[in-house]
Amino acid sequence: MALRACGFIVFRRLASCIPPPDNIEYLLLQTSYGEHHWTPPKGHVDPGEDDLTTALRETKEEAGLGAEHLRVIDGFVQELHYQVRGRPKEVLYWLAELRDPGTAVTLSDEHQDYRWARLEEACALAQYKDLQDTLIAAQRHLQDQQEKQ
Ligand SMILES: Nc1nc2c(ncn2[C@@H]2O[C@H](COP(=O)(O)OP(=O)(O)OP(=O)(O)OP(=O)(O)OC[C@H]3O[C@@H](n4cnc5c(=O)[nH]c(N)nc54)[C@H](O)[C@@H]3O)[C@@H](O)[C@H]2O)c(=O)[nH]1
Repeated sequence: MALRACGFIVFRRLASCIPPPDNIEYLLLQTSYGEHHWTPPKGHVDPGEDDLTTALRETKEEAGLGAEHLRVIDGFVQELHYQVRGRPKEVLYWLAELRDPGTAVTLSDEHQDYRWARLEEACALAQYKDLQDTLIAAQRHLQDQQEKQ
Protein backbone atom coordinates (compact mmCIF):
# COMPACT_ATOMS: atom_id res chain seq x y z
CA MET A 1 0.00 0.00 0.00
CA ALA A 2 1.16 3.53 -0.75
CA LEU A 3 2.45 5.77 2.02
CA ARG A 4 0.01 8.62 2.44
CA ALA A 5 0.77 12.12 3.68
CA CYS A 6 -1.27 15.30 3.84
CA GLY A 7 -0.42 18.94 4.32
CA PHE A 8 -0.98 22.56 3.40
CA ILE A 9 0.52 24.94 0.93
CA VAL A 10 0.48 27.85 3.38
CA PHE A 11 0.75 31.35 1.94
CA ARG A 12 0.58 34.88 3.27
CA ARG A 13 -0.33 38.16 1.57
CA LEU A 14 1.96 41.09 2.21
CA ALA A 15 0.91 44.73 2.59
CA SER A 16 -1.45 46.04 -0.05
CA CYS A 17 1.19 48.48 -1.40
CA ILE A 18 2.88 45.48 -3.09
CA PRO A 19 0.93 44.63 -6.26
CA PRO A 20 -0.11 41.00 -6.91
CA PRO A 21 1.30 38.47 -7.54
CA ASP A 22 4.46 39.66 -5.74
CA ASN A 23 2.49 40.12 -2.52
CA ILE A 24 2.08 36.34 -2.12
CA GLU A 25 4.67 34.28 -0.26
CA TYR A 26 4.65 30.53 0.33
CA LEU A 27 5.93 28.75 3.43
CA LEU A 28 8.58 26.08 2.93
CA LEU A 29 10.37 24.12 5.68
CA GLN A 30 13.82 22.56 5.36
CA THR A 31 14.19 19.09 6.87
CA SER A 32 16.86 18.59 9.52
CA TYR A 33 17.49 15.05 8.21
CA GLY A 34 18.28 13.30 4.95
CA GLU A 35 18.92 15.56 1.96
CA HIS A 36 17.65 18.63 3.86
CA HIS A 37 14.98 19.09 1.23
CA TRP A 38 12.39 21.86 1.36
CA THR A 39 8.74 20.95 1.72
CA PRO A 40 5.45 22.50 2.74
CA PRO A 41 4.22 21.32 6.15
CA LYS A 42 2.86 17.79 5.75
CA GLY A 43 3.16 14.34 7.23
CA HIS A 44 1.94 10.80 7.40
CA VAL A 45 -1.71 9.99 8.00
CA ASP A 46 -2.19 8.17 11.33
CA PRO A 47 -4.40 5.05 11.33
CA GLY A 48 -8.07 6.09 11.34
CA GLU A 49 -7.27 9.78 10.87
CA ASP A 50 -8.98 11.72 8.08
CA ASP A 51 -6.84 13.56 5.56
CA LEU A 52 -7.71 17.14 6.47
CA THR A 53 -7.17 16.41 10.17
CA THR A 54 -3.69 15.10 9.28
CA ALA A 55 -2.93 18.24 7.28
CA LEU A 56 -3.98 20.48 10.19
CA ARG A 57 -2.16 18.38 12.81
CA GLU A 58 1.09 18.31 10.84
CA THR A 59 0.95 22.04 10.10
CA LYS A 60 0.53 22.70 13.81
CA GLU A 61 3.32 20.28 14.78
CA GLU A 62 5.79 21.39 12.12
CA ALA A 63 5.13 25.13 11.84
CA GLY A 64 3.19 26.02 15.00
CA LEU A 65 0.27 27.21 12.87
CA GLY A 66 -3.16 25.93 13.93
CA ALA A 67 -6.62 26.04 12.36
CA GLU A 68 -7.20 29.37 14.11
CA HIS A 69 -4.29 30.91 12.15
CA LEU A 70 -5.39 29.60 8.75
CA ARG A 71 -8.13 30.24 6.21
CA VAL A 72 -8.55 27.20 3.98
CA ILE A 73 -9.08 28.21 0.34
CA ASP A 74 -12.08 26.63 -1.39
CA GLY A 75 -11.69 24.51 -4.48
CA PHE A 76 -8.00 23.64 -4.28
CA VAL A 77 -6.47 20.27 -3.55
CA GLN A 78 -3.56 18.65 -5.36
CA GLU A 79 -2.47 15.03 -5.24
CA LEU A 80 1.19 14.12 -5.81
CA HIS A 81 2.54 10.63 -6.46
CA TYR A 82 6.22 9.76 -6.11
CA GLN A 83 8.51 7.00 -4.90
CA VAL A 84 10.30 7.08 -1.52
CA ARG A 85 12.91 4.40 -0.93
CA GLY A 86 11.21 2.16 -3.50
CA ARG A 87 7.69 2.61 -2.11
CA PRO A 88 4.92 4.63 -3.73
CA LYS A 89 3.86 7.69 -1.78
CA GLU A 90 0.82 9.90 -2.28
CA VAL A 91 0.63 13.40 -0.86
CA LEU A 92 -2.45 15.65 -0.72
CA TYR A 93 -1.99 19.38 -0.39
CA TRP A 94 -4.71 21.86 0.45
CA LEU A 95 -4.16 25.60 0.23
CA ALA A 96 -4.45 27.91 3.24
CA GLU A 97 -3.84 31.58 3.87
CA LEU A 98 -2.16 32.74 7.05
CA ARG A 99 -4.83 35.09 8.44
CA ASP A 100 -2.31 37.41 10.12
CA PRO A 101 0.81 37.62 7.91
CA GLY A 102 2.84 38.57 10.98
CA THR A 103 2.19 35.30 12.82
CA ALA A 104 5.46 33.64 13.83
CA VAL A 105 6.43 30.19 12.53
CA THR A 106 7.67 27.78 15.20
CA LEU A 107 9.65 24.80 13.96
CA SER A 108 9.86 21.32 15.47
CA ASP A 109 13.03 19.18 15.57
CA GLU A 110 12.10 17.78 12.14
CA HIS A 111 13.07 21.04 10.40
CA GLN A 112 16.10 23.27 10.66
CA ASP A 113 14.97 26.32 8.70
CA TYR A 114 11.98 27.90 7.01
CA ARG A 115 11.43 30.46 4.30
CA TRP A 116 8.57 32.66 3.14
CA ALA A 117 9.22 32.74 -0.60
CA ARG A 118 7.61 34.21 -3.69
CA LEU A 119 6.64 31.74 -6.37
CA GLU A 120 9.94 31.81 -8.25
CA GLU A 121 12.09 31.28 -5.17
CA ALA A 122 9.63 28.71 -3.78
CA CYS A 123 9.93 26.69 -7.01
CA ALA A 124 13.73 26.89 -6.85
CA LEU A 125 13.71 25.60 -3.27
CA ALA A 126 11.11 22.92 -4.00
CA GLN A 127 13.33 21.16 -6.57
CA TYR A 128 10.72 18.54 -7.49
CA LYS A 129 8.69 19.13 -10.65
CA ASP A 130 5.46 17.86 -9.06
CA LEU A 131 5.80 20.22 -6.09
CA GLN A 132 6.74 23.11 -8.39
CA ASP A 133 3.62 22.41 -10.48
CA THR A 134 1.54 22.40 -7.29
CA LEU A 135 2.90 25.81 -6.26
CA ILE A 136 2.24 27.19 -9.76
CA ALA A 137 -1.31 25.78 -9.65
CA ALA A 138 -1.85 27.43 -6.24
CA GLN A 139 -0.72 30.80 -7.58
CA ARG A 140 -3.01 30.44 -10.63
CA HIS A 141 -5.93 29.51 -8.37
CA LEU A 142 -5.38 32.61 -6.25
CA GLN A 143 -5.07 34.84 -9.32
CA ASP A 144 -8.28 33.39 -10.81
CA GLN A 145 -10.09 34.02 -7.52
CA GLN A 146 -8.83 37.61 -7.45
CA GLU A 147 -9.97 38.27 -11.04
CA LYS A 148 -13.48 37.04 -10.18
CA GLN A 149 -13.79 39.53 -7.30
N1 LIG B 1 17.09 10.42 10.01
C1 LIG B 1 16.20 10.40 9.02
N2 LIG B 1 14.90 10.47 9.33
C2 LIG B 1 13.99 10.47 8.35
C3 LIG B 1 14.40 10.42 6.98
N3 LIG B 1 13.29 10.47 6.22
C4 LIG B 1 12.24 10.52 7.08
N4 LIG B 1 12.66 10.54 8.35
C5 LIG B 1 11.79 10.57 9.55
O1 LIG B 1 10.44 10.72 9.12
C6 LIG B 1 9.82 11.77 9.83
C7 LIG B 1 8.90 12.52 8.86
O2 LIG B 1 7.62 12.13 9.13
P1 LIG B 1 6.38 12.96 8.65
O3 LIG B 1 6.57 14.45 8.95
O4 LIG B 1 5.18 12.31 9.21
O5 LIG B 1 6.41 12.71 7.06
P2 LIG B 1 6.80 13.57 5.78
O6 LIG B 1 6.59 15.01 5.96
O7 LIG B 1 6.03 12.91 4.69
O8 LIG B 1 8.36 13.46 5.66
P3 LIG B 1 9.39 12.66 4.85
O9 LIG B 1 10.66 13.41 4.91
O10 LIG B 1 9.40 11.24 5.29
O11 LIG B 1 8.83 12.67 3.38
P4 LIG B 1 9.08 13.54 2.05
O12 LIG B 1 9.14 15.00 2.33
O13 LIG B 1 8.05 13.06 1.09
O14 LIG B 1 10.55 13.12 1.59
C8 LIG B 1 10.92 11.81 1.30
C9 LIG B 1 11.79 11.81 0.04
O15 LIG B 1 10.94 12.07 -1.08
C10 LIG B 1 11.49 13.07 -1.91
N5 LIG B 1 10.54 14.18 -2.00
C11 LIG B 1 10.18 15.03 -1.01
N6 LIG B 1 9.23 15.87 -1.43
C12 LIG B 1 8.96 15.54 -2.71
C13 LIG B 1 8.05 16.06 -3.66
O16 LIG B 1 7.27 17.00 -3.42
N7 LIG B 1 8.05 15.48 -4.88
C14 LIG B 1 8.89 14.43 -5.20
N8 LIG B 1 8.81 13.92 -6.42
N9 LIG B 1 9.76 13.94 -4.30
C15 LIG B 1 9.79 14.47 -3.07
C16 LIG B 1 12.84 13.41 -1.36
O17 LIG B 1 13.80 12.69 -2.09
C17 LIG B 1 12.83 12.93 0.05
O18 LIG B 1 14.06 12.44 0.44
C18 LIG B 1 10.94 12.64 10.35
O19 LIG B 1 10.67 13.11 11.62
C19 LIG B 1 12.10 11.72 10.43
O20 LIG B 1 12.14 11.21 11.74
C20 LIG B 1 15.79 10.35 6.68
O21 LIG B 1 16.21 10.33 5.52
N10 LIG B 1 16.65 10.36 7.73
